[in-house]
Amino acid sequence: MLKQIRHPSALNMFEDIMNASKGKDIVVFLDYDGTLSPIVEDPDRAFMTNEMREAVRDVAKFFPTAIVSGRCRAKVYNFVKLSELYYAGSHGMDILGPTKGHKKQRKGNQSVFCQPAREFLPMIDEVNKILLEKIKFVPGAKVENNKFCLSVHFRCVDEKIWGELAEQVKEVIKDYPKLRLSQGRKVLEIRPAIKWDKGNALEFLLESLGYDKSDNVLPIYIGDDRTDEDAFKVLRKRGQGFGILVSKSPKETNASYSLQEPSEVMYFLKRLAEWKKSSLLGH
Ligand SMILES: O=P(O)(O)OC[C@H]1O[C@H](O[C@H]2O[C@H](CO)[C@@H](O)[C@H](O)[C@H]2O)[C@H](O)[C@@H](O)[C@@H]1O
Repeated sequence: MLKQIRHPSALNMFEDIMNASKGKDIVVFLDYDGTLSPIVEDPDRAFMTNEMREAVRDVAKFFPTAIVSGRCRAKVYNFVKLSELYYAGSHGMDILGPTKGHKKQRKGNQSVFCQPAREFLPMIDEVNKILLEKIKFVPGAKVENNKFCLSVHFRCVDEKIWGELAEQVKEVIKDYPKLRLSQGRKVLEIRPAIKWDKGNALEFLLESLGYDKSDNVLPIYIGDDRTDEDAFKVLRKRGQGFGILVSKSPKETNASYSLQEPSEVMYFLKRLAEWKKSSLLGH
């Protein structure tokens, strides 16, 4: 059973994590919102700092690195702007390999691409239009089209009408039994009811990198949201690598470690790149 405990800090446990990686290849998975960028009111302005971008760039020089986000792939790419990374947008339902670098590490050098929910595109577009119409009179509400899923934001909606807004969204979704509704950080997420989540994306990427049956890999997945728990669970089940939850307060989680906020994520990434640099120099 999961317990609400403060998980040890990944920074305090850094040496232990690195010791566990001996003889193994590290692969890094990073959520975007709340992990690489702070949570802000306007989803279109959730920028990451240049310093964070440099930290991610450095990590990707040494380890295959993937961004796994609820946002659509194009949008998260526009925030991160690093072509050497793997991107899994729409909660892992839209995966594309790097356009530069890391190609050699891929099995058979084939390109990495996966869109398991393609058939849902017309339905998502239709629901997007209905929701835009429906919520246009709800002050502060915003619908974000994430290609294979939709986000209905209520961070800027008066708390008194959160329930009413949720009812309106449920009313729309009830006509679409092939879609499901979940809740993130002040956002209602609508997505195809298929068995594909961030955990499947993680497994797909490990397989694409040639690590499906391999013991010599240490995946590190850093994320802050409920949807990241699917990936933490996969790591626990595989008995491989570590999930790191970004949270200031103790939460029920399948992660092994925690970091408090994006600035700590950045520090962890910098240490990871530094550690690899010095181990290559034989220090
Ligand atoms: O998987 P993620 O990369 O964490 O994406 C999850 C959702 O993140 C974004 O919304 C969240 O961040 C916004 C900006 O800080 C904030 O305004 C909002 O309240 C949060 O829920 C994104 O806009 C969504 O589309 C993603 O699904």
